[in-house]
Amino acid sequence: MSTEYTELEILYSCSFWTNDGRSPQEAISQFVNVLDDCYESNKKSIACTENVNYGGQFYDIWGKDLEKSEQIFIFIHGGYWQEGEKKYATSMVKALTDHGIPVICLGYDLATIKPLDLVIEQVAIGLRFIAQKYSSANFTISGHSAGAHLAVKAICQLEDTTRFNKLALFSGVYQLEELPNTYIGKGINLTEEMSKKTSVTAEELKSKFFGQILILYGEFDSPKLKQQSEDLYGQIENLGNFKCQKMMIPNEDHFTSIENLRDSNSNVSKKLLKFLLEP
Ligand SMILES: N[C@@H](CC(=O)c1ccccc1NC=O)C(=O)O
Repeated sequence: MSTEYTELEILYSCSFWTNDGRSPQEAISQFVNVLDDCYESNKKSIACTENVNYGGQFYDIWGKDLEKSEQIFIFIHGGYWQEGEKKYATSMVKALTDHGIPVICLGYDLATIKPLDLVIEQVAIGLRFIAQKYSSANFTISGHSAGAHLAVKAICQLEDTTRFNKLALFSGVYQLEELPNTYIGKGINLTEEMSKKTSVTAEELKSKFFGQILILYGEFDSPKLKQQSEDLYGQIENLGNFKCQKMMIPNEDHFTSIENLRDSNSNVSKKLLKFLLEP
């Protein structure tokens, strides 16, 4: 383990925690390679409209019969708001489009070029745009890691969330107050004030969102992220009238849980499909 990192930074560093002892570098390179392969093979077999413009950014939409779709899945990639791209967010596309659910992979400006609250606002602009464009659909908003955070915060910015009826959150980070003095926070100039403003509260979610929530994390996810998922679930559960479930996915880490969405028979895919297909 590198001595360049503080104890707190290590607890938040997803790639330091793996299910098979592979190194942080190996975890990241495996993730990038698997997701690259997914993207290339999806491109060969699944209809896709790439780079639809919204609010200064772009999304890709995978699947057919988009206008007639009753349900569309929107996925927001992770990378601690400073790395990643929508191309690395297509592992679930095959399983979902096989079940007739189109997938939107939403790109967004990284918080290295604008403050995090404006990134959240941009994602909210994307959600409004998509709701207007696919007017017969309901939506599941989903995200991984920092993308799960953006999913929750963006939905809280919407005026009308009626058609956004499911949230599927993979290994999210929801409380940002500890991040300003870490390499993660410094990478996006996260001030104390911004970290407070952009942290998730169960109360704001409850005041805006009325659907079902699935909170997932890997058995080998980083300790801080596991705790944050448990805490969010606990807070929501205490609020009562929410349909919220959580699942610790056995044997998976922060990266393999997303990689294994490419296999429709994996635990994580089966759980996601059940959540999407049940009323
Ligand atoms: N520098 C981070 C990268 C990371 O956490 C990450 C990379 C890709 C997708 C999601 C990630 N985590 C949260 O957004 C790490 O290696 O721990």
